[in-house]
Formats: sequence, structure tokens, C-alpha cells
Amino acid sequence: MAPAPARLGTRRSTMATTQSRQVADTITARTGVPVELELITSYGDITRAHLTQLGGTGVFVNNLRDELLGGGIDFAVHSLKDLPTAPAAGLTLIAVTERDDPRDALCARDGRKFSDLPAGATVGTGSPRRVAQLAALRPDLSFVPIRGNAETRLGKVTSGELDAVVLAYAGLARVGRLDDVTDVFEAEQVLPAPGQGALAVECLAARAAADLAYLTAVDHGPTRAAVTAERVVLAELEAGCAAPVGAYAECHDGRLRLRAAVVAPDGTRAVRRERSAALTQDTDPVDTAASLGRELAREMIGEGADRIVADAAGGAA
Ligand SMILES: NCc1[nH]cc(CCC(=O)O)c1CC(=O)O
Repeated sequence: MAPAPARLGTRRSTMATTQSRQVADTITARTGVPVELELITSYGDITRAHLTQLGGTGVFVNNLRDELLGGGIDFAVHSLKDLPTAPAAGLTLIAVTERDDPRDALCARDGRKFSDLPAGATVGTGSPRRVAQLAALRPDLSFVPIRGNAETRLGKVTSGELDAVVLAYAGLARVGRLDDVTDVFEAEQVLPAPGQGALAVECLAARAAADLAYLTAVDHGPTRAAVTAERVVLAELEAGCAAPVGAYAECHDGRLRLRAAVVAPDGTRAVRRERSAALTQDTDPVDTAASLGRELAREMIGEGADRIVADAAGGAA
């Protein structure tokens, strides 16, 4: 008899089901274990509240976590950037998949580049991190908070309601909308969100070394080290996914290079730092990454980065 398929819990959006299906297919290809998708509705998908007003992180992941704890699903796939940095009791990140393109992308009317947008052009994004970094580059633009899935946001450009929207390149790729991209931001211009472009596989901690150990087949070491450094910066700054914090790490020639930026929502104040560390044979890259993230965050706090985070959280949305 064929083994019962593993139950993978996913949000219902096109982006979520596409990325979950990709992870499922890779798991099956590498381990032979069949996987079926279970669609779960999340609060973040149904609420009409503005994302920065939801009062807390994790709106996209809590229902999936409840299903994991209740045994309704065997494992869940999340966009890593939507996962709060605090560990969830009883659960573990058994795998972090190889990162897709981490950059942010502009989708503008008339094929315009970011530098070609006229003064006063309206740019839609619900992310304080994007607004802050974009305002630092182009204080003459008008940033408009928007919500909804990628397709809804792109629709506001097609309809003429907005001149442009900014979205994650990886997400646009997953919903098949790369043709809408008119410009891409390099890390020098806009640092992505910690974990952007990577997917996290989460399961019950008690099953991780037991019947679900095969899930480590989709773990990618260099991505796990990079996103660890990025997420430690976020955690040390006591910031969540709605904070104006960008962080990006990459492994190159045996070194891990970490860059981070904390920018006030109006783009006028910023703390930007970078630091790198050697990845050696006899140290765990994840430990090296965590230390690197802590050191960089402490330097940034010394320059007032924590105050920018606190002011942004306390200020008006
Ligand atoms: N907050 C929603 C969300 N979560 C993950 C992605 C994109 C895909 C990714 O970063 O892996 C998006 C949409 C966006 O930021 O444009």
C-alpha cells in the first residue's frame, strides 16, 4: 500500500499555494514522500484592517500554527519574512529553502523606472520599511498605504488609481506577474525585509527528529545562515515585520556579509551598517550568523537605531 501523503498546510492565496506546491514537489522529488496541500484561512487574509494597525506580528501564520499544534496538518510552509522572530512553543523551523530573488520590485505605469517617476507620483506600498527607504531616495513622491494580495495591488496600477506599486520580486514571480515589473531595487538602494524570498518549513518540534526528519531534505545551509543573521538584527532591535528595518545577508567566498538599515518613516533619519564574518570549518555557520547579527544590531543601537524603531511604532501609521 502506498504511504499516506503528508499534509502540508498553506494559506489560500495564489502566492501561498504556488510556493507550497513548489516545496511539496521538491520534498517528493528528494524523498519520495507524497504531499497533499490543505488550504487554511488566515486572519491576515480576511481582515480589512491596515497591516500596520493589526497590532502584532504573525497575522499570516497563527492559524497555520494552530493547525500544527492541533495535529490537523503535518507541516506548514510560510514566507519566512512573515514569521515573527520569537520561537513558537512546541514548533521548530525544520527547513529553510534556498532563497529566491530577495529584491523589491517596482511595477509602474507606462514602463517607468523609479528614477523616471514624475514628482508627486503615487506609489502604493503598505510596508513602512519600503516607504522609509524609498522616501529617503525620492522625498518628492507620494506614498500611499495599500493592502491586499499581489494581484489586487497590481490592479491599482492598471486601473490608474496609482502610478506604481512596490512588491517583492519573488512574490511576483510566484504569481506569474514578472511582466509587470518595470524596475528592480538593488540592495544598495532598498534593503529587503529580513528573510525576503526564502520559505520556512515548520513542524512540531517533537516530530522533527522522528517521523518528519525527511523534511530536512529541502533545507539550504547558506540561506539558513543568511536569514539567521537578518532575523537576529530584527529581534535585537525589538522590531517586527511591520518595522522600518531592512536586512540582507549573503554568503560569498567563505564569508557572510550582512547589511542592515533602519530608516525613519519620512526617510530623514537613518542608521545603515554592514559587517562580515568568516565562515570557518569548525564553527556552525548558524552560530556565526547569529553573532554577526547581534554585533551589527548593537552597533546600530549605539547609533540610535532602536529609537527610530520605537518612534516609528509609536507614531501615526
Ligand atoms: N507580506 C506579504 C508577503 N509575504 C511574502 C511576500 C513576498 C514573497 C517573499 O518575500 O518570500 C509578500 C508580498 C510582498 O512583500 O510583496
